[in-house]
Amino acid sequence: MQKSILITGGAGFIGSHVVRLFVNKYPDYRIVNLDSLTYAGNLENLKDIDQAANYHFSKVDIAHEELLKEVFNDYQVTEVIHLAAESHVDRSISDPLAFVKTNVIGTVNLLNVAREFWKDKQNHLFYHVSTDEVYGSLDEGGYFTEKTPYDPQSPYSASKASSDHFVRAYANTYGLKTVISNCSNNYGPNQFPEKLIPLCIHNIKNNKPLPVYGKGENVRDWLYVEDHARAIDLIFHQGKPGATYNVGGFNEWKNIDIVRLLCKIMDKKLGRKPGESADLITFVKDRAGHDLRYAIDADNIKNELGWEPSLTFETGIEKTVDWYLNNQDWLERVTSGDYQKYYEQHYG
Ligand SMILES: Cc1cn([C@H]2C[C@H](O)[C@@H](COP(=O)(O)OP(=O)(O)O[C@H]3O[C@H](C)C(=O)[C@H](O)[C@H]3O)O2)c(=O)[nH]c1=O
Repeated sequence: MQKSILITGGAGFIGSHVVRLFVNKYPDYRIVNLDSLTYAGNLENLKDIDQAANYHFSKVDIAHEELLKEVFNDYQVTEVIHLAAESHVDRSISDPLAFVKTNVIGTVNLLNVAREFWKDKQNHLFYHVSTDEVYGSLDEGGYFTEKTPYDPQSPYSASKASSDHFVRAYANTYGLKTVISNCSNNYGPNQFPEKLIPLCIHNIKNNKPLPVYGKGENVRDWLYVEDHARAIDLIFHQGKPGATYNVGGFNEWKNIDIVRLLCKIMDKKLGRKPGESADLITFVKDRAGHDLRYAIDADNIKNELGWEPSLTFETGIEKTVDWYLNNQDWLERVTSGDYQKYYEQHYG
C-alpha cells in the first residue's frame, strides 16, 4: 500500500463522496473510513464501493482516544483526512455541547493520536476539512479570502473555528504537517434532509410546508458535493503544508430564490401546475443569530491548484433533484431512522 489514509466521517454526506473518489481513483491506497454512524452517517451511501479491496470501515467515535489508537495501529495510518463533525447549525443552537464534544474534543483526540503515532511528522499529513462559516457573516459586499479574520457566530461555527485553531496550533507546537480547507454550502446526493435543499425536495414531493427562515433573504454560496471532493483530492496531494484553501462555487443564492427554483423544477418533474409547489412556501421564525451571507473567493485554489467547479448550478441542481426523486426509499429510511437496520439486513 502506498498510503493508508484514515478518512473520518466517511459515512456522512461530504465524507462519503470523498471516500468513493479515493477508493475508485487510488486502488493502491488503503482507505479506512472511520465513522461513529450518528443519525447523519449512513453506510448505505457507500454500498457501491464497500466490497472494494482497498476499502475498510471502522465504527469508532473520534471522541474515543483509545479506540483511535487501535485503528492507527491496526491500519498503520499514514495520513488523515478529517471530515467527521456535527454539522447542522440549528442542532448546535439547541445542543452546543454535542458540537464541542465531536468537533473540538474529537479533533484534539485525533490530533493527539496522530502526533504520538507519527514519529517522523513531516512524512505524514493531517488534513482538516472545515467550513466558510468560521469567517462569520458578510453583508452585501465582499468575499471571504484565506486572510479574512475568524469571526464565528453560531455554536457550530465556533466549534469548527476552534478545531481549525487546534490544527494550526499542533502544526506550530508539535511540527505536525497540516492543511485546512474551508468550503461553502454543499449540495448533492446523500445529504441528510435536515439541510435546506434535500429538506425542500422531500417536502415538495410530500406536499409538506417549506419552512423559510425569516424573509428568506439570507445568501449562501452553493457547490456540488463532487466538486468539493475533487478539491479535497487536489489539496490532499498538492496543497502546501500549513496552508489554508477556500473552496466555493462563486454561486450565490438567496434562500427564497433557491426554494422557488426547487418548486419550479419539481412542478415540471412531478407534472404539477406551474406555481403549485410554491404554495407550500411558509415563512417561519428566523434562526437565532442567522448569518446573513457567506461568499467565498476561490481564486487562490484556482490559481494555485487549477481547481474550479466542473458543474454549472443548473446541471448540479437537476442531478440533485433527480437523485432524490429516484431514491425516495433512501429518504424515507433516513428520515424514519430505520436505515441502520436496513443496512445490517441488506449489506451487513
Ligand atoms: C434547514 C433550513 C435552512 N434555512 C436557511 C438557513 C440558511 O440560511 C440556509 C441553508 O441552511 P442549512 O441549514 O442547509 O445550511 P447552513 O446553515 O448554511 O450551513 C451549511 O453550510 C455550511 C457551509 C456548513 O458548514 C454547515 O455544516 C452546513 O450545514 O437556509 C431555511 O430557511 N429553512 C430551513 O428549513
